[in-house]
Amino acid sequence: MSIAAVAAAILRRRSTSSILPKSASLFHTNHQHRLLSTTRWLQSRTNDDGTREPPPIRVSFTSSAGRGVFATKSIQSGDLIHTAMPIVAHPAASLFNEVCYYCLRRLGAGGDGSEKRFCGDKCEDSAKVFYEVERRANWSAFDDYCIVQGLKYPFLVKRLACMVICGTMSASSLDILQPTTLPSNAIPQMEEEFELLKGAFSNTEIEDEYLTFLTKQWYVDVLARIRINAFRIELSGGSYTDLLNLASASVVSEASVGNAVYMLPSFYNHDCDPNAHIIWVDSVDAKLKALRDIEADEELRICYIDTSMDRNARQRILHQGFGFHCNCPRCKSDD
Ligand SMILES: C[S@@+](CC[C@H](N)C(=O)[O-])C[C@H]1O[C@@H](n2cnc3c(N)ncnc32)[C@H](O)[C@@H]1O
Repeated sequence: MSIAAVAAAILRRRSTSSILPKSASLFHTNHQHRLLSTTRWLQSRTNDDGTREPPPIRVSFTSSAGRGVFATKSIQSGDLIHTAMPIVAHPAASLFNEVCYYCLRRLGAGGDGSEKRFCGDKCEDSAKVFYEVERRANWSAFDDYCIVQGLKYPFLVKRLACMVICGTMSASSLDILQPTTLPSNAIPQMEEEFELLKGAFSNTEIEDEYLTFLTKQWYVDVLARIRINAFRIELSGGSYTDLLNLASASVVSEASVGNAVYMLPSFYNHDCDPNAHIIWVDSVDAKLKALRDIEADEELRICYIDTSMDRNARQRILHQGFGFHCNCPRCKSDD
């Protein structure tokens, strides 16, 4: 699948099932913004001479791991393959007031004592419409429940719901991503989360027509996709040395500033000896970089976990966290 085809699939889904608010001014959307927010995921590369070109990748089927990302031409070790902006992102619960609501950059001291949620005007402008929707609702019961239960992904669903209500995102925007198989004992808890999410919008004067997408099925379907496609965001800042460790979507690291779901990065399969990695420098915008020389048509794979563990530990964590038995060459060779 070419990148353009992925974009077209997203646009097709949007045009058939997106909710287009009609009246209330807060929920007015503008088509240009919607299209921009789709194409912004597919960022081109800027060369040293300032010229731009599409990223050297395509999404195609692999022989044993579903869809994957392949190089369309040779890529050199250390090259930036492409950048990616999130579909949806949310700060870690412990950092709600310490990182930017939109880009997850650390916020500086407020100075005037006022509550600061954005690192600057650009982020505030980008998030304004869904931030307003979020502010109308009463999140205390939902937030408390998630914090007490140690849940992080429902916050991404909360953010996505606000984006759908105001029209900046389609309710089906994650449908193209692979879902995980949910254990049946996970469903009752999700139903409880859903009731709290829906309850947050009561007394908000948001008209019912904007909330029709908000069903239990939608909640469960979205969470099933977020569970295997969300990345923990760990910002490297200026002092970043161990690129490979920070490239993993680690399930144990303490350094996360939040979580996010991306489009193209979600198609990268895992390898315990990866040839590419995903990093974050100072914000939620991701960089995909080559870890070694890559030939045209070679599959690009990143690492989802800490690869210093032995084979059994890696297999166990990948199965528990992502629901698959790793078939990478390193695992096959029993290393
Ligand atoms: C984030 S998705 C990657 C894209 C996915 N292949 C697709 O078609 O959308 C993760 C899923 O890809 C598959 N996968 C990724 N790496 C794999 C590996 N090393 N061995 C087997 N399956 C893998 C598993 O089904 C896993 O749950």
